[in-house]
Amino acid sequence: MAAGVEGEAERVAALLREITGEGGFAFVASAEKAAAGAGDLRAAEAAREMAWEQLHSGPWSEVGAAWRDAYALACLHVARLRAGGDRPAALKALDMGLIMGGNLLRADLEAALARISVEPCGGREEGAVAVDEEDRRWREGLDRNRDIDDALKILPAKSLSSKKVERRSHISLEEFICNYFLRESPVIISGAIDHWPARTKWKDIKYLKKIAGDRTVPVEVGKHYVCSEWKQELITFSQFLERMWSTGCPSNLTYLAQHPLFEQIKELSEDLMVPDYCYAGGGELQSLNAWFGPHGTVTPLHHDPHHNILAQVLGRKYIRLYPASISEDLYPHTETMLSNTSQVDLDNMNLKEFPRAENLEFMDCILEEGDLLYIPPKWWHYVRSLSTSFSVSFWWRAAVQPSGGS
Ligand SMILES: O=C(O)CCC(=O)C(=O)O
Ligand SMILES: [Fe+2]
Repeated sequence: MAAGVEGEAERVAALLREITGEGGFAFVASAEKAAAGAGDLRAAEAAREMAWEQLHSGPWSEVGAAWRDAYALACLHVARLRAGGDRPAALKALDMGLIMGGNLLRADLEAALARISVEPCGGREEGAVAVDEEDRRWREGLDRNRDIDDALKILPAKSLSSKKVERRSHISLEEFICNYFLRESPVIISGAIDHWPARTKWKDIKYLKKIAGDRTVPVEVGKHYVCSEWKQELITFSQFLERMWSTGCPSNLTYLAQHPLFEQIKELSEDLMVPDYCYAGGGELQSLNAWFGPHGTVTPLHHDPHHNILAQVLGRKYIRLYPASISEDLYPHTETMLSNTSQVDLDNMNLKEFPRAENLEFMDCILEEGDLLYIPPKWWHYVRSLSTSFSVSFWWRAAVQPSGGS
């Protein structure tokens, strides 16, 4: 049994038996050295490196599940051997294990995190702004209004057939099902999440920093994910907030996007609740994702396979929706990876190249703080933040599929 690792001896032993093939023997030898006696940190780091290489050896879908668990095991070893002297490195190892590792040792990673998270690192980022100044910038970011006009100006060609998404206040589940879910018709529902602790707690930057400041999170950097200079990085939540204060150019825009943050940081998940509307169709919640960023983040026009309730917890966003039925006129990318994304750039529309995209029927809205937006499956959506914004998406698959759009 790996000494000091909380995983059941048998689970770990079975995992190590599974790690065969190329690189397997060296990994097992290093993992065992890391686990033995006083534990060998260099061996733990070497094992982590070997597993990391395996995770990046081909498309994610082809990475063997055992190597993901092996990566988590190596992260646990590194964290245990680092915990005394280098707490930030230990914390980062555990977060990386949660983000990139498999499920086998998830409970062990969480238990180790719970122990280590008790005292904060406290170290401020180099060049970090003073607490009061940070607070001021945070509030300013949230209150920002002027981009609403800009966004509406940038977005072209007011189509004759454009209309506003219908806005309702806290309707019953029954009404949601009959009038929107079954008809596959978008709707904004206000007043349904006023009771979430997140609505007040997350307004306080000190609270967010206390809970998540030292945690490593994946972020997207660049104008948006279709741009060539776009990249992903892993940084601490505090570093992410620092970038939010510094008013960078669009190529440096940093967006904590489509990340299951609430599975990673359990305390934050206690601040929200799954809206009842997500039980429409008797289905199953597929994923709960955080979308947190400064004003000016753009998620380009795309569609997703699931029903979606997008909850606007902080700030506001401009959202444009096109029905699923007009997909061909939005010129989806042809590569498989981007086939749910339109080639039409709504911020810079090229009508010569994409003539059918002109004058298409769409709906749009400004999603205000405290609103929920229902986006039916396969509906195209473009999203631009108009202030610092924190949204949470709830995707679910219905057991009963609606019969068709209205
Ligand atoms: O808020 C965003 O930037 C995009 C949200 C989105 O695409 C979704 O919830 O599916
Ligand atoms: Fe989406």
